[in-house]
Parts: sequence; structure tokens; C-alpha cells
Amino acid sequence: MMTKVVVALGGNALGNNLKEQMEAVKKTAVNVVDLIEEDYEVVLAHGNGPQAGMIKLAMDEMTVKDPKKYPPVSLSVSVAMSQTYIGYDLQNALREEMLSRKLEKPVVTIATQVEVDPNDPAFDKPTKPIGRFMSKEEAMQAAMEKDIVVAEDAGRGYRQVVASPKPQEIIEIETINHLISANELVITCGGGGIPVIKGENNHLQGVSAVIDKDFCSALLAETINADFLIILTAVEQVALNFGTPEQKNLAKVSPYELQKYINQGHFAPGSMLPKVEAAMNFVKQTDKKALITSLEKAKEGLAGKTGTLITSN
Ligand SMILES: Nc1ncnc2c1ncn2[C@@H]1O[C@H](COP(=O)(O)OP(=O)(O)O)[C@@H](O)[C@H]1O
Ligand SMILES: NC(=O)OP(=O)(O)O
Repeated sequence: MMTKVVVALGGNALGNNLKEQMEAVKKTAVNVVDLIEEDYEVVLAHGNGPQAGMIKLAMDEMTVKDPKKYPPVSLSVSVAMSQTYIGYDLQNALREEMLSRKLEKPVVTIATQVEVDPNDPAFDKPTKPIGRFMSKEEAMQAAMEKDIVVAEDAGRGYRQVVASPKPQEIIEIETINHLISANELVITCGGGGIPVIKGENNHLQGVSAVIDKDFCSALLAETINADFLIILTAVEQVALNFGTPEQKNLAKVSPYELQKYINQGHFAPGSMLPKVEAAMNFVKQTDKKALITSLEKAKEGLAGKTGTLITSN
């Protein structure tokens, strides 16, 4: 039996704009195809914060200029656009990398909708950073002029923040399972999925939110019965006292210990916190393993040589 792994790609795997993304996905493809060559059954998910924010901002600016010609585009549609645009680049880079290694594996991006609870308290408190980073002054001006909420993002500058409800159910799960069984490389749950609520007559209504891709990847991993959830980001290991002289990297940690470290405030909200919470919840729910490491170290991490392994054993 192959080991099934859900790989969640972070911002550094995709870059912040079209040009950066085109370059970044080439390196991402090399690292992902390395795992496929090692006989892992890989299912890919990815973030979309910079991209969804960029698309929404561009659409809003057009609407302000000429609302008749350019009617407003909702955030859920911007998320849908970001899924396809990122999936398109990733899909192409993966296809090219696999063919260069004589691997014949079809690769497909699924426009994935994810149900959220309309009563999720997250709708009343925007926390998810999207779009580009701004200075404090720029952010305050944007908040006044564009009717958006802004907040400081983990010590890295200011960004727009939007509601981020928890993912409840992946609508296209049957298709995802079907394509995995058919040995396809599936890209799904991009940007945490298009957030929808169930309406009347089977209608799925998009809602104004961006789901956290780490939580959605954990739900995906649990739902498809994955053996491993791998969250790839810009750091090789999760750390205590991150960025201080007392920094201590974690190699192996139990959900119980992680909860203790979360309570002690070691992980920045909006950056490392959702990753450790998603990994911890997956391990608690399934008794399987999760790994947090960098894109470049994914293969070594799976071989137990680096990264932060979250396991109950
Ligand atoms: N305790 C911590 N240990 C390691 N990294 C941390 C910690 N707290 C915050 N970080 C920061 O969180 C970043 C990952 O979050 P982010 O960049 O938002 O994720 P993504 O890769 O999904 O875009 C790391 O690159 C690091 O700078
Ligand atoms: N949707 C989401 O979590 O995107 P980022 O990983 O880019 O923040």
C-alpha cells in the first residue's frame, strides 16, 4: 500500500504575484515530484491569501471606475478565480516536471467548494490576512477609502483581513476520491476552498470569506483517510520562542505538548498558529501523523531526518 499524503503548499511555494508564481511553481514541482518518485500518493492543497486579495482589489478598482461596465465581484468568486489561476500554473509545472522524468501521471485541478457554518462566529471578526503587505499609514488610508478591515500580520506589516470560518465539509469529495483512485495527481481545496453555505433547492451560496488552507487541508486529509498531513512553509521546523535568542526548534512533539505550547503563546496567530492547530487536530482525530517543514525539506522530513513531526506515539 502506498502512503497517502496531503501536501499543503504555503506562500513561498507560490510567490506573491504572477511573475513570482510562474518561477516559484517550477521549484515546487521539483519537490512535489520527488515525493511521487519516492512512491508517495500525493494530494495537493495550497494557500491563496496574496492571490485572492490581489484579484479582489483589482476587481473592486474596476467597479469603482465604472460600476455599470464592471459590476462588483464577490470575495467567493475571487477565491474561485485564485484556485484556477494557481492551479493552472501548478498543474503545468507539475506536468512538465513529471514528463521530464518519464512519469505518466495525469494532473488535475478541482474547483473545490467547502461548506461553512453561516453562524460561525468568525463572520463577526475578520482575522484572515489577504492581499499584499502595507505600511501602517497605507493600511489606515485603505481602510477608510475602500471600506475594508486591516490588521497587523504577525510582525510583517499590515494587510486586509477577512472572515475565516472553519471548513465543515468538502462538497466535491466524491470526485476527489474518484480521481485519486484513478492514480491522478489532484490539486484541490485551493485557498481553503470556495466558502459556501447550503441554500434552498440544492443551491450552494458563496459567502464573503477566505477559509484557512491549513484547516481545510487537515479536513481533506481526514476525509480521504490520508496517512500523513504535510504542511510546507518557509521554515524547516516549528520553534518555541521563535525569532528570539532563546529559540528552540521542535523535532517531534505530541498533540498534548503542542496544546501546552499554544497556551503559552509560542505561535503567531495568522501564520504558525493555524498550522500547529490544524496538524494537532488531524493527529488527535485520526491518530495519524503530521509534519511541518519547508518545501525544500519535504522529502527529508518524510524520511524522519528533519521538520517538526506531530505524533501521539
Ligand atoms: N513559533 C514559530 N515557529 C516557526 N515559525 C514561526 C513561528 N511563529 C511564527 N512563525 C512564522 O510563520 C511563518 C509561516 O506562516 P506563513 O508565512 O503565514 O505561512 P504560509 O507558508 O502558509 O504562507 C514562518 O515562515 C515564520 O516566519
Ligand atoms: N487561504 C489561505 O489560508 O491562504 P494563505 O495560506 O495564503 O494564507
